[in-house]
Amino acid sequence: MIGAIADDFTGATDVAVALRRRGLRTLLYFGLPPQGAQPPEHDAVVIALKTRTVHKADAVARSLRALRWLRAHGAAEQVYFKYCSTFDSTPEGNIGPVLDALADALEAPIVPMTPSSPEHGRTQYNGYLFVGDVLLGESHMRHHPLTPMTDSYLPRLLEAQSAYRSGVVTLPHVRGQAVERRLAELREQGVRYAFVDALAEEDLMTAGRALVRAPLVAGAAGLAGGLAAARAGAAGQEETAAPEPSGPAAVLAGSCSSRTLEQVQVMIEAGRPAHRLDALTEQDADSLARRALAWYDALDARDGAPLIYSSLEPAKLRRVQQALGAERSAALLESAIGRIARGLVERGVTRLVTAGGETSGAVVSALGVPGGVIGAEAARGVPWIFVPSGPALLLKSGNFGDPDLLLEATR
Ligand SMILES: Nc1ncnc2c1ncn2[C@@H]1O[C@H](COP(=O)(O)OP(=O)(O)OP(=O)(O)O)[C@@H](O)[C@H]1O
Ligand SMILES: O=C(O)[C@@H](O)C(=O)CO
Repeated sequence: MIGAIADDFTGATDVAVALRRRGLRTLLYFGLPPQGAQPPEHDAVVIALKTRTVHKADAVARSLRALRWLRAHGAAEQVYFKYCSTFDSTPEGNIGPVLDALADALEAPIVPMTPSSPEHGRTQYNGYLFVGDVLLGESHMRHHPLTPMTDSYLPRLLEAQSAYRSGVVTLPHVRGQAVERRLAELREQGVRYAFVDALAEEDLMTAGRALVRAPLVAGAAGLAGGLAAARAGAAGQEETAAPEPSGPAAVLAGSCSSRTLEQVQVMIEAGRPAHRLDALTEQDADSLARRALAWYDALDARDGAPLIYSSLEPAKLRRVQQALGAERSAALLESAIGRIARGLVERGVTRLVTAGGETSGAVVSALGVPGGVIGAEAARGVPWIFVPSGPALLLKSGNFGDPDLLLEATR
């Protein structure tokens, strides 16, 4: 049984659908599962945490609690720590501190990992992470509001956050079926974290087959898919038909990633009602939320599903952050968006689309949703989540989906 711990909510849905696609019956929990939960039959459990940008001691404590739950429920035969395919982390962590704690707790001698996710244009070569055809540190990720990424060499990024050394399993090792041999070599050299090069899905499948017995593996959803395929049978199983939701829809966008900015623009250009949350003019979450909900109440349903967003392009974002501080402005907007989500659900919204991992975490927490069942994918890695009571949720990673995803998902 695979037990996955994800450091944000969109990442959790991404890894849950990667496991499910390969035929593993996968449960998704937002936060620690409720006491006394009687889970249905399953092959994998994903616990979504919001630990990417919290204080590192808090991130470690929450991740260890999730590990204890997985162990107590027989779901820790192999643990997968899901971090972002763009290695989103602050200089303090939290990928390193969380991995150190999980690796120690599981007594994992070496932890193989890769953020490579070729289907989303993330690839790892010689330990360097590429986003499309540029290095991570030269990609749009250098402008991220909370986790700007300016370096691209993964071992250096992780060593700066961790007590242990990092190394690389290069592409010739992967393609020469020598992953296990290379891991043994790295172990002898005192390396604990091994970044596995992968340029294509097939590399992740090869790595997955070589790593099925590793107690702790980490990375983006791609390698989890490789492990799931190795468990489910060589080519994996075809996914079963998944349900699609219906009813009144709304989009809440807090991601400032370049793809979300395009998706927001497409919605606006299509004539959808759009309301921007302006942290500079209103610095109180309750007032921001009340104003947005009053705007929503005045809408004509015939205009289509609305968009409420705080997403800003880098130069404007910098101005807000300089005026209010990055953490404070993010917390203000996340709190406002959480309140707005509650208000929209009270007003009958049954399909809620959120853009951004932190933003999605804020919405799910505000709605008090314990977890859900994975439905159809609106885009690769972006499935609808059906929750026990409440709206169907589409938690979209900042950079995922075609430019018309937000528009099309809310038709
Ligand atoms: N106008 C703004 N000013 C300051 N901060 C903002 C603004 N709009 C959004 N933010 C903050 O930026 C952060 C964006 O992070 P979020 O995780 O939601 O998106 P993302 O990183 O693009 O998505 P993902 O993690 O899925 O890749 C949030 O904390 C959000 O509140
Ligand atoms: O890996 C990714 O890019 C996403 O699943 C993610 O973590 C978004 O926050």
